[in-house]
Amino acid sequence: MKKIKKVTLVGLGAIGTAYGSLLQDTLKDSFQVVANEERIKRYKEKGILINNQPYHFHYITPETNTDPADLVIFAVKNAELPQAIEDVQHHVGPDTIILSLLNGISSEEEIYAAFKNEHILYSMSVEIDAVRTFNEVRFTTRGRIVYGEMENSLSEDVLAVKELFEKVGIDYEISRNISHTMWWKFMINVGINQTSAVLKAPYGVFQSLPIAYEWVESAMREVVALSVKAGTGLIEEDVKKFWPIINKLSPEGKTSMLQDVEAGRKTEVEYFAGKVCELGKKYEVPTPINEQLYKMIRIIEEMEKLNK
Ligand SMILES: NC(=O)C1=CN([C@@H]2O[C@H](COP(=O)(O)OP(=O)(O)OC[C@H]3O[C@@H](n4cnc5c(N)ncnc54)[C@H](OP(=O)(O)O)[C@@H]3O)[C@@H](O)[C@H]2O)C=CC1
Ligand SMILES: CC(C)(CO)C(=O)C(=O)O
Repeated sequence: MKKIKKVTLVGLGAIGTAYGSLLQDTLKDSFQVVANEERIKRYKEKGILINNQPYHFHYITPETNTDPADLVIFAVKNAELPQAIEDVQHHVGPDTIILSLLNGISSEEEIYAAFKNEHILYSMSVEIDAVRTFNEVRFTTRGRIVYGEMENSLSEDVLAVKELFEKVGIDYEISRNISHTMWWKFMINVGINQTSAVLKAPYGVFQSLPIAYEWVESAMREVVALSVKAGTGLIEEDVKKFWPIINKLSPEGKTSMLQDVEAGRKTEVEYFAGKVCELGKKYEVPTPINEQLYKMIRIIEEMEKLNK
């Protein structure tokens, strides 16, 4: 059976540190974090605090030659993916398993187009409430990583990742219908990430104000309508299943998109509302709520540039 001994991570932000810290605790130097000189200097000088605990990782620059890893994990933002792909070239071999924890429904295809590697599993991180402020990351729950093969098989790669996750203590779920699960997560991000970014609202606002949560659901329903056309199986009950999840998150917790807006960073709107509007045109499905969300978030991004 395939065994994962050597793991590489690219992207030491909210998601990367949440899982990277567990990998580091068990794998020690067999766990490497790819980062350029400037980032490594910053990480070493300022340190990385995860729930108040300082962490030191084994950093490696993109130029450093090394044997391929058994597993490469991507945890960058969507717009950062092309550079991250270039930066992990030395770490991806023909047998390397790849997990992309990025939100959205396009990163796995982008990675496949670059590496033509047949070991890319579809994956995502769910029910995590990690918040990053500069070099500090805090979370009350790491949630879990849901992953699987497109043809839903319990392949050797799926089992090797399962064994690793059990060894290092990462909660996981193997999806037996990963295209449905990917779209379900996409629907959630389209709903909560975008409305929270526009309203500047942490989860507590949606937990206590029905009018705010209704807006989330109406944006999500446009994804359900697209899913019917795309054949990925979302139904109205999938919308309802998000309520118990959001209710469990810390009221102070913030979506990754709200964190981007507050930090003045570019958001992932192109991969959420942008994608919804693109698919809406393709399938001739009206997407008025996402069209407005797209405009509002793009304006917020442009206003940020004016302030710089
Ligand atoms: N935060 C959350 O709760 C959740 C986020 N997600 C998804 O996970 C993905 C990652 O999000 P999140 O962790 O919040 O993002 P962050 O912005 O917190 O982290 C991304 C990190 O990647 C680093 N990075 C970018 N490019 C490179 C590169 N080429 N080499 C090395 N490091 C790089 C950035 O470094 P630097 O800061 O130096 O640029 C940053 O530390 C996104 O797609 C997001 O939607 C999914 C579930 C929940
Ligand atoms: C589901 C949610 C909102 C939190 O895990 C997320 O994926 C994000 O913040 O990007």
